[in-house]
Amino acid sequence: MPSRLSDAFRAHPVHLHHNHLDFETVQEVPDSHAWPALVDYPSENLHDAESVPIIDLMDPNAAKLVGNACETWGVFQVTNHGIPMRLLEDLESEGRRLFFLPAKQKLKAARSPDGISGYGIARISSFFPKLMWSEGFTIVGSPVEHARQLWPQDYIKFCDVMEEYEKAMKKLANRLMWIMLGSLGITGEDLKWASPKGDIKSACAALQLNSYPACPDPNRAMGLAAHTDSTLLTVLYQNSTSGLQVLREGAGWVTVPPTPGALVVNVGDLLHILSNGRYVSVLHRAVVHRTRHRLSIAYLYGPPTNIQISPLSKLIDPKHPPLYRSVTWSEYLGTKAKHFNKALSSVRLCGPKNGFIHLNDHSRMKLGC
Ligand SMILES: O=C(O)CCC(=O)C(=O)O
Ligand SMILES: [Fe+2]
Repeated sequence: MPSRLSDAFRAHPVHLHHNHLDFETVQEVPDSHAWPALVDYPSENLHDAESVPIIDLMDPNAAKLVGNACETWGVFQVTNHGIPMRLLEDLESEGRRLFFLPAKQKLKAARSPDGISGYGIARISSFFPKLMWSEGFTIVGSPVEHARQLWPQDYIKFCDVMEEYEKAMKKLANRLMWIMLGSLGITGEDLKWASPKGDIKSACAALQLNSYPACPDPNRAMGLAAHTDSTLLTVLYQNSTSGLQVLREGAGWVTVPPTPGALVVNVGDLLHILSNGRYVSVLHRAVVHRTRHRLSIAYLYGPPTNIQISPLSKLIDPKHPPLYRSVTWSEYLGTKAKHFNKALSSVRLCGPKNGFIHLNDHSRMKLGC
């Protein structure tokens, strides 16, 4: 069983038709990238109560608010998270420097067919007949090799910024995970592989840089199709152009507005499993803009890839039987590579009952394709 994240991905390759569109020069959306109009879950006029919560981590009530947000939305934004503004600005400018390189240069750092790191189209593209209006760069482990292909003389700043950000993210993601678990009454005793004191050696993670070029016809293009993350949790930095939308039952697609200095946190499939369905693994997507380029950087945080993840025993009782069987992250990535948005239901033991809501039964949902 692979124990490194890069090996876990290598064990489950997804087949991508490589058709690199040069977004710089294209004047209209070609058929290869034309999606049916995005009208699947039209957003109604939302009330204030229906916007994604913004939580100040210094608020004495933060843990309660986080727990609430995870149960109702599966996503929230955090402020006062301790990541310096200077680091976020460097992150954005290095991301822009990468994606604004000529297409030919970026392709020098292309992801290999069985690899995870490097430049390329979204991994989930293989599940859709149309291509997405985005490009990505994935970092697992050291970015040096690929960065050197992009900037043979000038790769150090990029690597330093990415490495500093990953280090800061690992601490923040661990802290957030314990706030999320803490509001369910879970302590270090209940989860031996993870320590609330921040034993960050045990976690696995990837950094995913996403670029969404301005698009001549945004209603017919899809930046990143609807999906849930296979992680425990994801921390997302987005620049000042909106595009991230989350699906809220009864309300449709809700935009997560860019908020200066804030980071978006969403529950992933593995935390949904650990919480025995209490926390929603939120379905989300990215739409594109007619005139503005959008950049987002997702820190995808998970457990060691060979640890069994199952509903925590403290959350199980006769009224709340375990909803999922146990899986390792590595095995789950394989399930996801095969079943995509039906992966969670494929490891489910019993149908939603006993008051558990249906928010994670995405197999019922039309995904806009
Ligand atoms: O760009 C975004 O806002 C979403 C990115 C995302 O969902 C991902 O990288 O998994
Ligand atoms: Fe995502």
